[in-house]
Amino acid sequence: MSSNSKDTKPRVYKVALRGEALMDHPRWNKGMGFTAKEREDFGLTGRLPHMINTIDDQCQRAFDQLSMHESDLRKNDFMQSMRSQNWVLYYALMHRHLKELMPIIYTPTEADAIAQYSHLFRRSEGLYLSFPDQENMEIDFLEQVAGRDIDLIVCSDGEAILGIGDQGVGISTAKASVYTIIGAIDPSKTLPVALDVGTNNEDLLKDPLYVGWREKRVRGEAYDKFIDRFVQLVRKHKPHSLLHFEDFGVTNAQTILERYRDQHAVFNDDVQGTGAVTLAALSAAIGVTKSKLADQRIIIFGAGSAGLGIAHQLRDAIIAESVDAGEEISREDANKRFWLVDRFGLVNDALQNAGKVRVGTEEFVRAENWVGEVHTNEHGSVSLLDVVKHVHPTVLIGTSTSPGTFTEEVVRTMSEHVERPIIFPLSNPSRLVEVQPQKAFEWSSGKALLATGSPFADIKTEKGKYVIAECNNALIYPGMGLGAILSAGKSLTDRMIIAGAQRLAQLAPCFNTHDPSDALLPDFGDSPAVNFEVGVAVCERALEDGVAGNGWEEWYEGDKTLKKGWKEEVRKRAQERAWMPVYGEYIYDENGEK
Ligand SMILES: NC(=O)c1ccc[n+]([C@@H]2O[C@H](COP(=O)([O-])OP(=O)(O)OC[C@H]3O[C@@H](n4cnc5c(N)ncnc54)[C@H](O)[C@@H]3O)[C@@H](O)[C@H]2O)c1
Ligand SMILES: O=C(O)C[C@H](O)C(=O)O
Ligand SMILES: [Mg+2]
Repeated sequence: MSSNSKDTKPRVYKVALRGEALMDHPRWNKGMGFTAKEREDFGLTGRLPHMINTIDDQCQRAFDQLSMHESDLRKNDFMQSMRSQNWVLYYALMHRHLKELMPIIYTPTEADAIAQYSHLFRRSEGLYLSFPDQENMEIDFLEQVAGRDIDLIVCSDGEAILGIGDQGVGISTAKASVYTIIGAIDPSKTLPVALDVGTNNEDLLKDPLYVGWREKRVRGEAYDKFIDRFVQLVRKHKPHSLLHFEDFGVTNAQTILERYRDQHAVFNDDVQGTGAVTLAALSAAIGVTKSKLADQRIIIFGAGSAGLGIAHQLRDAIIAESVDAGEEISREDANKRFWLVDRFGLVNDALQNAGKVRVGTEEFVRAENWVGEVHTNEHGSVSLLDVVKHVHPTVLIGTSTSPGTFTEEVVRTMSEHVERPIIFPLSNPSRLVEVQPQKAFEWSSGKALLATGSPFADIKTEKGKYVIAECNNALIYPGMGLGAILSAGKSLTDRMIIAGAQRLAQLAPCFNTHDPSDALLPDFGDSPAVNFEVGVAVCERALEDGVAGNGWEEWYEGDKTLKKGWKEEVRKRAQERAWMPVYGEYIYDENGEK
C-alpha cells in the first residue's frame, strides 16, 4: 500500500513573526526545536533555555508529561492544550502513538470533553459564529480566512453530538484535527466553525460558566436563514473548499445536505461518512457469509441521521451491485430489504397513520404488522425482538444511542435463524453501545460478525483472538475529504462516496482472507495509509465520471477520455499535498507569512 508518510523533507517558509508572537502561534511555534540560527534571526535567544531538542526529544517529553495524567479526560485536556501551542509537536505525537491516542482525542473521550467544554475552556480555536452577532458574520469570517488558502471547513451546530445530544458549542475542532492526523490535510488549510444557535440543554442554560449563547435553540426560518448566510459566505469566499457538517439534529442534517449538495462540495459525516464506513464493513462481512448485498435482510435500529444515512447508502449499493450483475433491482424492491425500528418500534403503516413516522423514513415504511402474533413494546407498537422473530435478519445495525437494547434474547433469536449474524452496534460513545461485543459473541456462540462505533478490546477465543472492527466514520471521512479536495469538483457525488467505501472494504483484512476472526475493517493504526488510498479512489472516480474541477482539464483527450498516466498523476498530487508533522525551515521576511 502506498503511504503518504515518507515525504518528510523540511519545507522552507518566509515568516514575518518574531519573538513572542512567533512562539505564541501554534502553526509556527517549535518550542525547544528552534535551531540556533532561527533563535538568532527571530529574536528568540534569550527566550529559550540553551539546549536545542529534536522533535523526537520533544515527543518523548510530551509523552512523559501526558502519562502523568491518570484520567482519559485529563489526557484529552493535555492534548488539547498542546494543540493550541504547537501543531507539529501535537501531530508528531499523534503519529507516533496513533492507536493509543485516538481514543483520547476522539471517541469515546471526546464526548466527555465536549460535555465539559465550558469548564475545560482555556483558549478559543477556530471560528465561532453566534446567532445574535450574525450581522457581523462576513467580517468575522473574513477576519479568519481572508488571504488564507482554505481547503476544508468543518462546522457543527452541536445539536446531536455523538450520542449525548445537545451540547451547544464544541465538536468541530476534534473532527477537523482528525483530517490532519489521518488524511494529512494541512491544518493551516482547515477551519473548524461552531455555529451557535442556542441550546435546549437545560443544564447548560443554567450553568453560569456556559460559554455559548444562553438562549433556546433557534428553529424554522430564522435558523435556515442563519445557516444559509454562512453557506453563502463559504461559497462566495472559499468556492473550492469542502464543507463538512457534523452532528446536526436529524431533520436539519438531511435538509441541509439536500439543499446545498448541488451548489457546493458538502459532506454530512453522520449521514454519508457513517453510511460509507458501514457499507465497507458489511461488504467484508458478506465475503465471509458468501452472500450478496441484495440477499440481506437488514434491521436498522435507530432511524436518525446515522441510521437513515446507512439505509440510503446500503440501498444505493444494492442497486449498483444489481446493475453491475445485469439483474437490475428497482429502488422500491431494494427498499424492501430494510426494516427500520425507531423509538416507537417498527416503522410501519400503523405508526405512519398515527403520525409518528419521521420525514425521510417514508420509503421504508413496512405494511406488515403481524397483528395478533406480536408483543408490543412500551409504546404499543412492534418491538425489535418481534421484528427479529419475524424477519430473521441477516444484519442488525444499531444507531439508537440506547445502550443494552440488543438483549440476550434478541441476539440468541437472531442467531437461531442465520448461520453468521452480522451485528454492528454503532452508537457512540462506548457506554451507549447497543450490546457489548463480548456478550454478542457469547450469545451467538461465537458466530456473530461484529463491528462497533467506538474501540473495543479483542475477544480471546480458544483459537486465539477475535478482532472487533471499529466502524467509525473517522476511518473514511478524512479520505473522502482528501479525495474531494484533490478532485476540486463542485460536489462530492454518491458515486465518489461508493468508490471510497469500496476501496476501504478491499483493504480490510477479512475482505481478502474471508476468515471471520480477522477484522471486518482495517485497523485504526493503519488509517493514514488506508485513507490515502480512499482519497485516491474518490478522486479517480471523480475523474472517470467527468466531475473533477480546476486543474484536471489538461488530463482529458477530447471530452471524456483520460490521458495515459492519469492514475499516476492522482497519486502524485495526493503525495505532494500531504502535510507531515515535521518542522519547516524559517527565514525571516517582513513580507512573509504570519
Ligand atoms: N460509528 C459511527 O461512525 C457513528 C456515526 C454517526 C453516529 N453514530 C452514533 O449513532 C448514534 C445515533 O446518532 P445520530 O446522529 O443518528 O442521532 P439521531 O438522534 O439522529 O438518531 C438517533 C435515533 O435513535 C432513535 N432512538 C432513540 N432511542 C431509541 C430506542 N430506545 N429504540 C430505538 N430507537 C431509538 C431516535 O428516535 C433517533 O431517531 C449516536 O450514538 C452516534 O454517536 C456513530
Ligand atoms: O464522532 C464520532 O466518533 C463518530 C460519529 O460522527 C458520531 O457522531 O458518533
Ligand atoms: Mg458525528
